[in-house]
Amino acid sequence: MFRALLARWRSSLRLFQPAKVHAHRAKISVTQVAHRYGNKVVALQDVNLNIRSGEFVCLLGPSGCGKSTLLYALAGHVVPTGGTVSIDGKPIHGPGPDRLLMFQEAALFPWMTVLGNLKFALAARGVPRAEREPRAREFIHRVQLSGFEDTLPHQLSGGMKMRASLARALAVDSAVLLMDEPFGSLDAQTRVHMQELLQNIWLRTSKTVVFVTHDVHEALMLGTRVVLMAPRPGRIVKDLEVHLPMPRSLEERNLNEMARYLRMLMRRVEGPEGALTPPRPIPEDQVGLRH
Ligand SMILES: Nc1ncnc2c1ncn2[C@@H]1O[C@H](COP(=O)(O)OP(=O)(O)OP(=O)(O)O)[C@@H](O)[C@H]1O
Repeated sequence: MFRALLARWRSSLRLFQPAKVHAHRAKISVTQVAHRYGNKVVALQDVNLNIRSGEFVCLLGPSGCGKSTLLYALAGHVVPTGGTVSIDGKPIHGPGPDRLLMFQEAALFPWMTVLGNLKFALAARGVPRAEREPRAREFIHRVQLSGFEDTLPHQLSGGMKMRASLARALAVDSAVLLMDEPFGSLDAQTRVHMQELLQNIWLRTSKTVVFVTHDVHEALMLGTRVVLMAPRPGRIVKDLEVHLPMPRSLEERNLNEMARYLRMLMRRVEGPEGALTPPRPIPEDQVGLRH
């Protein structure tokens, strides 16, 4: 019984591979990044991460492990107190049009219609006037909001607002999309629908996406890579490529086995022992298989 269980664990882990991305080919390169807030909290320590163009990387981890701080450092909204973040080999010193940050709140202008919100974002990005409306309408269509172009945000449901926000993020066409738990406030059904929508669009556009979540299933449904972080200090403890075909299903056995593995790692890093150990990666063969 134990042997059979062990064999199943091992075969499911084969679908997980430690990520190997060379810095010189990376779209995003994070080198020795550290961040200490004014209150002395060490939000990030010794963070190294290279992300290839077109990858969908999920930053996963318990509350307070520095996921958002790392995402904001990629966006240029947080200037790390140590280390470097580079895009296409060039160190960044602030926000730029090559990156777009999307939050949990839809953050639409309440006095503008859905179409107006998109056109405004396109204007702010310097898109010529004649191109704004057709492009805005195309992306409203892609997120299945056709018919709601002239609707004000307060007349939309939470899921619809988030779809409008996603349409706006995609329409401005930044090479890198940075998403901070964008579906965290949605009900379970709407959340799954949004995940499918995002994945469909990502499969067509091959944007580089960095997506923060503390939901293991969400990370596995979406990510080509899952980067697990631990708190106190915030650091990366695992970096795994997920070799499962897309679209994925929550019913898939392999996905559920991986979810169990990741949940077990999460429990370890959340626990007092994991939280107190110095930053070091957890060796693949010492994690998961003993339980
Ligand atoms: N502006 C700030 N000033 C001081 N400390 C901060 C600030 N923002 C975050 N922190 C602290 O830095 C650490 C990392 O926070 P961060 O928000 O990056 O984690 P997180 O993994 O995104 O958490 P969550 O999942 O709860 O959003 C936490 O201990 C948090 O309290």
